[in-house]
Amino acid sequence: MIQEIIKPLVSLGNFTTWRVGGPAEWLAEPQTIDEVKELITWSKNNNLRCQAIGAGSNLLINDQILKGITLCMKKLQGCKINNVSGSVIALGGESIPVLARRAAKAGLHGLEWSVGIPGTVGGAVVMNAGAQGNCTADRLHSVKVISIKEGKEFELTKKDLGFSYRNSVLQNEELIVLSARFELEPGHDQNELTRLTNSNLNHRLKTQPYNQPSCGSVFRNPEPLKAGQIIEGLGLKGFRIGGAEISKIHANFIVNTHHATAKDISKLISIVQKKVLDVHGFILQPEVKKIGF
Ligand SMILES: Cc1cc2nc3c(=O)[nH]c(=O)nc-3n(C[C@H](O)[C@H](O)[C@H](O)COP(=O)(O)OP(=O)(O)OC[C@H]3O[C@@H](n4cnc5c(N)ncnc54)[C@H](O)[C@@H]3O)c2cc1C
Ligand SMILES: NC(=O)C1=CN([C@@H]2O[C@H](COP(=O)(O)OP(=O)(O)OC[C@H]3O[C@@H](n4cnc5c(N)ncnc54)[C@H](OP(=O)(O)O)[C@@H]3O)[C@@H](O)[C@H]2O)C=CC1
Ligand SMILES: C=C(O[C@H]1[C@H](O)[C@@H](CO)O[C@H](OP(=O)(O)OP(=O)(O)OC[C@H]2O[C@@H](n3ccc(=O)[nH]c3=O)[C@H](O)[C@@H]2O)[C@@H]1NC(C)=O)C(=O)O
Repeated sequence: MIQEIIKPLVSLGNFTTWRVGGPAEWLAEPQTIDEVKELITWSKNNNLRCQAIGAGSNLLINDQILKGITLCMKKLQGCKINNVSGSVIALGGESIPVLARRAAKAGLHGLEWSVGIPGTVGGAVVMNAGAQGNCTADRLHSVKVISIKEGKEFELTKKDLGFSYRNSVLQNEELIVLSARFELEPGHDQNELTRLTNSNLNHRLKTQPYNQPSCGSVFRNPEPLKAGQIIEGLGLKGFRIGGAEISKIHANFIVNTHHATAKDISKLISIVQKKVLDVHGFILQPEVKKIGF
């Protein structure tokens, strides 16, 4: 019975890395593709909005009740790795760092950059997550998705996904990523790949506030400029609203120092945007996705 995994009024603060968010009217954590399908049918039958989240590592969820049913995809886990061809098929909720480490152990090169990104495969595809000059699209072959409106499953290839910097067409579609296929490079030395993943992570630990709740970079970089550099230049490091603070380590991170609310974070985002507009004449575009506003 699908009803058994549908829970009322679950705090979404426990489902985001910012530790912020009000209760979901309904929340479910599907573990299989069949459960995802049944949940979509349930939401349609009950005339409820249905939306998917991954590990909540790029989300600002409002403090009020989030209407409808939220599907947290983190438990839809599993992957098949072909050491010889380099083909990797992972379910949408598989953790990106876990997948990257598994691929490295199988001697497959191509995901070492992603080990510090605390998201899921689905979230990485939707966001086209990236680091150190790489991005998810680079090694992606195709995804299997299901439409929330019709409950229909189909495949989209990389060229259908309209990838650009931290962007894909999936950000504007009512589709859930069920799985993704990556084509990695086989035959690499696994010790060297593991050394690279660890060195990438160590670099992050030095440059980003990893031990405080955050959503990573709040704003996209207005290339060729860097949002962190601009915000630091305005003297905003350490500036706070309520429990939300512009990180003293990296100015493009907002950290939750003490019971921050979505309202605190939203206000801080607006203040930064206004100061940047006043001084530099352009609006910094948020990377973080807002839900329930
Ligand atoms: C400490 C830290 C470091 C970070 N470093 C980086 C970095 O270096 N590079 C980078 O790009 N990002 C980084 N991020 C941001 C974040 O981890 C990425 O954007 C990540 O890809 C989000 O994945 P997620 O599963 O958490 O998605 P969520 O934040 O849960 O969701 C993001 C968007 O994807 C949608 N979504 C999620 N899963 C699915 C699915 N299965 N089907 C359909 N839609 C879905 C959601 O609705 C939402 O619109 C960092 C975050 C933190 C906290
Ligand atoms: N600032 C923030 O808001 C947040 C930051 N983070 C950071 O993001 C990064 C990714 O987090 P997360 O998604 O939890 O994934 P992690 O990379 O921490 O863990 C994923 C998997 O990798 C294994 N692992 C971790 N480090 C090593 C290592 N040195 N050698 C071998 N295996 C290892 C873990 O094993 P095991 O379980 O045995 O440790 C786990 O199975 C982490 O650095 C984490 O600290 C995460 C969440 C929020
Ligand atoms: C964390 C994220 O991704 C990160 C990704 O991890 C890193 C590493 O590749 O590169 C991007 O950050 P970034 O451009 O801020 O990279 P960094 O190398 O930290 O900084 C760029 C430049 O800005 C300067 N900088 C940074 C922070 C700061 O407070 N002050 C400052 O002057 C740095 O000295 C450096 O010269 C991604 N951010 C964006 C918006 O593209 C994310 O998207 O959530």
